[in-house]
Parts: sequence; C-alpha cells; structure tokens
Amino acid sequence: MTVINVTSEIKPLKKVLLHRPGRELLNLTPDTLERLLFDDIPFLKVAQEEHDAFADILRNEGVEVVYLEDLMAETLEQNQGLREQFLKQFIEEAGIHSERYQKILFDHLNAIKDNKELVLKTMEGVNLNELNIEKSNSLIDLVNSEKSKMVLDPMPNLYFTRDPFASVGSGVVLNRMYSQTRNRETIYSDYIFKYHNEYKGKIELLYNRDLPFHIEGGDVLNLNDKILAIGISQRTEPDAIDLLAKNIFYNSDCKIEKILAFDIPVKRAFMHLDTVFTQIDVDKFTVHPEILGTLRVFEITKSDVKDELKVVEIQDTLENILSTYLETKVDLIPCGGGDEIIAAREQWNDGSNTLCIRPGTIVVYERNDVTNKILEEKGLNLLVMPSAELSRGRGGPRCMSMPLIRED
Ligand SMILES: NC(=[NH2+])NCCC[C@H](N)C(=O)O
Repeated sequence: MTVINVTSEIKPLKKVLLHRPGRELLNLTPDTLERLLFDDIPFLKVAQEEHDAFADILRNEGVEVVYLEDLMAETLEQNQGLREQFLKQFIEEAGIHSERYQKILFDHLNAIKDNKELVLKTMEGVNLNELNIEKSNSLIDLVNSEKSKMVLDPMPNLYFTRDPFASVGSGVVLNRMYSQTRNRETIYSDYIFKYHNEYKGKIELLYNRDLPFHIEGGDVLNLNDKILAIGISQRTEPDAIDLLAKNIFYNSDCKIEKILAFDIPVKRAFMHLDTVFTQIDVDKFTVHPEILGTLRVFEITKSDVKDELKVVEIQDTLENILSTYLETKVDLIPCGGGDEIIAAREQWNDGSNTLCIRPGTIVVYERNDVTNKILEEKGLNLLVMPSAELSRGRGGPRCMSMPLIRED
C-alpha cells in the first residue's frame, strides 16, 4: 500500500496532513512574537473555526484529512515504551537542562494519561504556575520570581504542517529547521515515520533532522516526478540542498533527477519559495510580482564522478525557467494584479500561497480579493476559506497543509 506519494504540486490531492491550531496560540505574548515567528496574536476560537472550514473544504473535495496530533497520539498508543523516550527528548530539546526541572516537567507531563491530551499539551507548552514546585533554596528557584512564565515554550507554528518535512515521491525530507522555536516540531514527524504502524519501515528519509544545515518544507516544490524546485532562502541553506541532492541521487530510490535551486531574497515576506510562487494548473502559477525580474537558479544533477554534483548557474526570468523545465509555456499570474501596494498587501497575507487540489482548483484566503478576482477571470475554480485570524501567522493554504498522497 502506498503511504506517501507526491510527484507534483497539482495532481489530484488524496490525503493531507493538518494540525488544528490549539492552545499553543494562547501562549503567544507581545514579547515573544518575534522569537516565535508570529506577527500578531490570533483569536483562537475564530482561528479554529477558520481551520475547520479549511478541513471541510478539503473533505468535500474528496480529500482524506489526517491530523498530526492524532497520528502522534496513535504512535504513542501503539508503542507503549515510547512515551518516556519521547518526553525526555522533548524536554531536553526544549532547552531544559537542569536535572531537577527535567524531572518536575517529566512527572507533570507523564501524569496526563490520555495520549492525545498529552500530545496537545506538549504543543501548548507549560507554564511555571501549573507546576507544583516546592521552593528550594537553589539559585534557579530564587531567581525565578515570576508567577506566570512559560518554562516550556509553546509551538504556535505547528499549524503550518508544510514546513517540518516535505513529501517527495514516496520519500520524506525530514527537516532541520532554521529556528530553534520550530525545530522541536520535527520530533512529531520523526516519531510518526519511525514508529506509527502505518508508516514504520516504509518511508525512505531523504534528509534528517540531525543534519547540521537547515531546510524547510515551504521551500520544496515538486515540479514533476523528476524535477524538484528548492528555494535558497532565509530558511534553507545551500549546504542543505547540496547534502539532500547527494542523498537523493546516490543513496536513495528517489526518482528525482534534477534539482533547481532558486536564489530568493532573505526577507520575511519571501521567507519560503512557496510565498513567492505556487503552481495552480498545468501551465499556471500565482507569483509575487517582485520576483518577475531576472533570477539566479542553479540546476543540480549527478556528475560523472560518483558522489559529486554538477551545478550549472542559470540567469533568466521565472517564466522562461519554468517554461523550459515544464516543457510548456507557463502563465505567471501576479498577486494583486501587479499594483505595488495591493501586491505587497495581499502578498503579506499569502495571496500567492495557494493549495492546489487538482489542476485549476485551488484553496485561497478570502481576504485577498483582488488576486482572487484575477484568478477567477483566468478561469480558475476557487475554494475560498475565511482567513482573518489564521493569516496572522504569515502562512496560507499551502503552508497549512502537507500532502501525503496525490494521485498519479
Ligand atoms: N511554508 C510557509 N510559507 N510557511 C509559513 C510559515 C510561517 C511561520 N510563522 C514561520 O515563520 O515559520
């Protein structure tokens, strides 16, 4: 049975991984926004309603929706010994190194018997005021005079399931993330792929969270079964692409023969390649107009020498590059119709970050009405989702979804 199969951005979507935003969003504060990569504090109740509407849109289109929190809870359910290992690793990676606090946190979390509740709690984070700490005379306790303070950070970016790993063919690029705050997110996928009954022993890992260089799923686009596009961005280092390419070409069964590495500006509005363009039909993309000039792209293939790569630099427009590699003339539809103010505004709210369900049918945020109108005029079938709160995390429908299976 196929458990992962993604060889395109547009072939009919069959199964997708989401995370319903939870109480982790309640632990965002103005002081932590920047570190936790948010721009504002979403209203949880409405964010959840919007997210449920997203999931319903997908189900109505015949897509099977699975949730990260359920898969992780099932993983713990199926492997009774794993809970202790998971919690210890989780606490350590959260930066708790004092033995005493490790034990306090372990006992606190381990007391939650229901596995799903436990998983949700790890996502939410732990406040000092929940812990029954007898004040000792230790320096740490004396200095910690606050009453309400997060001792285990929340993971508010989890609802962007696009980023911790990427499905490529029947394999998985399991990422090392750019930021400390997101790196713990990949523990869940690591456990699911290694230990969940449905996945264990069946998934080839093309990259690994232990590797030193960072790469994120928002930068990985499956152009077709042979060509992968990857952004060189704030989130993805060239060194990671180099390692991934060598793994793919020389140490895996992956069918990818060519990687196109797109050099994009290192700034927040461009954080991943999928904030700059997404494919919406066989020959159509939505794009950020700022990327329409000449681009630098590196074509990476196998070299004649084993374990080495052949890299060729290309300088051309996005339109020419995509047309050449997809072997069809492509139409790039600029976000906001090309008007600079509208484009900047709608881009900020992920106007060019759409999720394609099948060629020509895409999920978009309601708030980007200028871009949406243009897309409709171009003949696209838009599935419009509410977006007032979810968009505050700076990610759109593509960021909020990880395809597990697309039809061939
Ligand atoms: N694939 C994406 N574009 N993801 C958007 C992620 C947004 C998230 N707040 C971050 O900064 O990491």
